[in-house]
Amino acid sequence: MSSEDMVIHFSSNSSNQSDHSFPDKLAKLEARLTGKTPSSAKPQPQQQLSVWSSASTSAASAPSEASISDSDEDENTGDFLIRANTKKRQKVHDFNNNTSSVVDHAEDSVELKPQEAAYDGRRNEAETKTGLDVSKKKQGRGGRASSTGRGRGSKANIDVTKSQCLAAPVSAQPNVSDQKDCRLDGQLRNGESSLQDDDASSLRAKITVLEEELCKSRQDSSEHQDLIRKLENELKDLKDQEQQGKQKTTKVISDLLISVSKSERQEARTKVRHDSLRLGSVGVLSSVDQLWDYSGDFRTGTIIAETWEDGQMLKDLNAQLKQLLETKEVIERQRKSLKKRQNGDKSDGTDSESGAQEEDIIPDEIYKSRLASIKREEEVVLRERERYELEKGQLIKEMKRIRDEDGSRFNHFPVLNCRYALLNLLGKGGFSEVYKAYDLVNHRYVACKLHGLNAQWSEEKKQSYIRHALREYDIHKDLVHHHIVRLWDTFRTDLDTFCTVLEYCSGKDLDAVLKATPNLPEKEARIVIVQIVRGLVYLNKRSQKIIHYDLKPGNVLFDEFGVAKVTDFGLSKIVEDNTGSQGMELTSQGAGTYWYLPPECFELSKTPMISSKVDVWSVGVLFYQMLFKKRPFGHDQSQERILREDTIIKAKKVEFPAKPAISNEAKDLIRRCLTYNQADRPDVLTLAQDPYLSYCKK
Ligand SMILES: Nc1ncnc2c1ncn2[C@@H]1O[C@H](COP(=O)(O)OP(=O)(O)OP(=O)(O)O)[C@@H](O)[C@H]1O
Repeated sequence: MSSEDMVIHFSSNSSNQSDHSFPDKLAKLEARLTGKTPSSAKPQPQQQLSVWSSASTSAASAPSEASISDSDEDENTGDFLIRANTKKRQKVHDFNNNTSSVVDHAEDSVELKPQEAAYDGRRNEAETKTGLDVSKKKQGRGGRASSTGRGRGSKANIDVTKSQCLAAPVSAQPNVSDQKDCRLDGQLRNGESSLQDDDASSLRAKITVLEEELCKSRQDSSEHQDLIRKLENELKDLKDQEQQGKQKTTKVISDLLISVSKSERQEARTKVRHDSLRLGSVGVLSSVDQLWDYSGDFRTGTIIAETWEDGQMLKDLNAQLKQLLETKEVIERQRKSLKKRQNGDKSDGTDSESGAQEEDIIPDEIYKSRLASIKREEEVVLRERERYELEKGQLIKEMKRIRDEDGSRFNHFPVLNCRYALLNLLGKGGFSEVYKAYDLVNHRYVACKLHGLNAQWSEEKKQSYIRHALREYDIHKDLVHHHIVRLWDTFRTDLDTFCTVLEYCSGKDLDAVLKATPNLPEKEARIVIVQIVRGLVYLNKRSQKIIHYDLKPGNVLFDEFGVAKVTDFGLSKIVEDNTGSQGMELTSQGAGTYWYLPPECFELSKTPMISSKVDVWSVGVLFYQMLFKKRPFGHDQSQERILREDTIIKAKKVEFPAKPAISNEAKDLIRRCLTYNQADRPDVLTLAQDPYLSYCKK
């Protein structure tokens, strides 16, 4: 047995009977050497046993050369021991020389981890001896702590042995004591070696298990990878399908919308043709009107001023009127001659008083009754003529819209910004075209306002327009209120055009309502004003207050439920925080629609100071116009004439027509709004407190 074998043996046998008596053996050896009786036959203290108590039982059960020698030792003499050890003398000698390194190695092995190369040669042998199955290997793993503990215990023992071996003189014929020491040393090494073998096999088992686990994990992982790849592919397919589905849905929706819009276009044109026959048609269109533009310059706008050819309806109505007039004249003539005749008869004195009276009265009553009936018929025809004028106005507007639509470069149903499917033109303003559109992302109708820059404009003018539009967008985009049209989006379509996307208001604007209605009943006008004032209150309660500055019927829209909403913030002013009670300076004097602006906006001697009171004046004009179907100041005047004749500067007092009759509260509200002196006029928040605008029950 080599010294290493001895160490292994020592370690592996540490749990069997002979190992438990190892201190005994030491005692016996000492006794033999000193000639005393050994006292080690007694049971050993528990503490000493505990050092080995965790050793592997499998190793203990393996037969070994050393264990035979040990079991013999109890009964035999020292001669046997000497004999037995003589066989290994040379190795012991070598061992003595190498003790230090071997023990060091053992220390390393136990303290750190087994150096596999050193154990390789013994691995198979140990496996054969121990016959470990997998479960035992697993136990070995579990016994790691005890193994380590054992290693520490071994180290302590080895240290002792090492010092003993080193202290012994090395000679060719070692004495008995030397042999004993070396045998002891060998046993220790044997035990240690056995311990290391045990650790090694346990570690190998552990490695095998880990390798198996690793292999399984790798297999699992590759299965998972496959699954992930499969799922990723499925997800991609689904996404592709979804995308294709979306594209198909979008296409179907677009196609439907386009076909509906096309038939609407066709219907509109048919109706115009049909109405034209009845109402009349437009001849040459040529009208030039001068307006202030946003940069403060005059611009020429094409306002419809057409040569109108009357349709059949007006001709019929006029013929009816003529007929009625002629009939009326005939009857009046008849009546006159009757009177003449009656007066002549009276002067003759031929008729009896009572008979003459009846004969005179009845024909006259017939004529009078006929004349009254003609008057009623006349009134009906005149009302018809009035209706005709309204229809004619609508027809002209529709004709203009169709003409603008036909001339628009956006009339071929383009999808803007990959999202907004343009449908039909709603109308054309001074600088923009407004299309009804469908938002293919949020699936709702919107109004797309396309601001086109005129290619003929100078670069400076283009920049000024863009600045103006961006300013409007900046103001409008943050406004979220029930009575303010929402601005959803803005983008550029090409170099010369950009688009603002607005909440779609399917109802008419107030301008169209007023044109289509003779005048609004006070109740209806009042609720419209209440809504506008609510929108204005919102603008004045924000941290950044806003003056709308362009309130007019065309900028009040109605949604499908008839809710009134204020729009167009193109001329709006942001009231700076440091603005005093005097108001802010009006820097864009001249802009706006003059019928609706207060006197301070026309101040020429100094820079006008304005506030939310501008909008209060406009509210007064709007209310008046809704009730009386005309504006209070300069109704029949053009913008230019209002300016030239100082119409608004002279608008000191508002007059009310006798008809239709309206309440005094309504008149008072209008008077307050149209207070000439700005300082005396209520601001928006004060106006909102007016009892007339409140629906609270008292
Ligand atoms: N959000 C909207 N929803 C429905 N229709 C709208 C919307 N905005 C504008 N319109 C309609 O589009 C038409 C043109 O509007 P726009 O504001 O450009 O005209 P305008 O106010 O007459 O012109 P300008 O901007 O030069 O004052 C009008 O008939 C208006 O009623």
